[in-house]
Amino acid sequence: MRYAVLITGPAGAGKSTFSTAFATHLRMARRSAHIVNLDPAATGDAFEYEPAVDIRELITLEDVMSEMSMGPNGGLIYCFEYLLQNMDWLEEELGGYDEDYLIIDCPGQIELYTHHPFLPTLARNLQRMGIRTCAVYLIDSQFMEDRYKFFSGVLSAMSAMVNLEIPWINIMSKMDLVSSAPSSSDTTSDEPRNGRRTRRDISRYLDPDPLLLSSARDGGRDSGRFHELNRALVQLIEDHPLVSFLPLDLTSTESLEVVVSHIDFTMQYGEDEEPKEPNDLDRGDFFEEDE
Ligand SMILES: Nc1nc2c(ncn2[C@@H]2O[C@H](COP(=O)(O)OP(=O)(O)OP(=O)(O)O)[C@@H](O)[C@H]2O)c(=O)[nH]1
Ligand SMILES: [Mg+2]
Repeated sequence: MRYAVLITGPAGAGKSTFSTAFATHLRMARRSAHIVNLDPAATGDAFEYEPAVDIRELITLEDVMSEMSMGPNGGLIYCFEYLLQNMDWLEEELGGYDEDYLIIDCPGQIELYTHHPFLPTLARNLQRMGIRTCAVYLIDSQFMEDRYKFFSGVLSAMSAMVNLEIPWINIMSKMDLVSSAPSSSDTTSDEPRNGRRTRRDISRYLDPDPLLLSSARDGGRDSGRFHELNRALVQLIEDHPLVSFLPLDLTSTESLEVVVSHIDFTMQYGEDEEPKEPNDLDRGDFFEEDE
């Protein structure tokens, strides 16, 4: 069985950094992991590991921009459309990896997640190749600083999610940048005190509490039609309680382990391995030499 994890999310969310840490973690656990780079604009030394498969061998943004005289954004869209038309290239490249975990580092163009058929088409193709696939969507913990920014992150995660027919995990990345102060003055206030957030504040974001939005008073912004819009968003998020975030702090092995085990569970990793006969288990290793 082959497994693939699509690492998605907006620009700069930490996708490539997480992909590398994830691959290192799996390798340390003696599991075979390979990075697949699907960012045609990635710079040469973006990866600690040589990606096993690299879209830049098929097409690079630089070439598209110079040969098709396109700007960077149109050029990127052109690259993805080119990839979608050349799925046999990807299939061939992935052909050699059996029994492996493929970590697919996706580019950060938000268009790809909101209204371009890139991700759903890619996911369908991976499944057709018999690869068990799931996706993670990273948003930067700095989004928690401003609830409007945060809810726009929640909505972009939701809009990416509704178009995909594969299991999905949302991750709040860069949690090392958030200081949590488990202070005794844990109140209902949502505002960071002295720039520090309490654990309670953080959990309201990881498991989005739509009341954060409806209770927001932000000068003149929170009036009239804006208020109506907020109410509609609160309703939407309440109706879709699936949008919650798993915190990821790469400075903590334990945090990374929790995230990896969620991904394993979501993909039912290892469930197809030969079930052990009760006999084998009973005999353990002691009798191996007699056989
Ligand atoms: N403090 C902290 N910084 C991080 C973490 N992960 C990534 N960064 C930084 O955030 C920036 C962006 O990280 P990348 O991994 O390149 O993000 P990306 O999502 O791959 O970015 P694009 O591919 O450009 O969309 C870099 O400067 C990283 O060093 C993290 O867990 N903690
Ligand atoms: Mg990247």
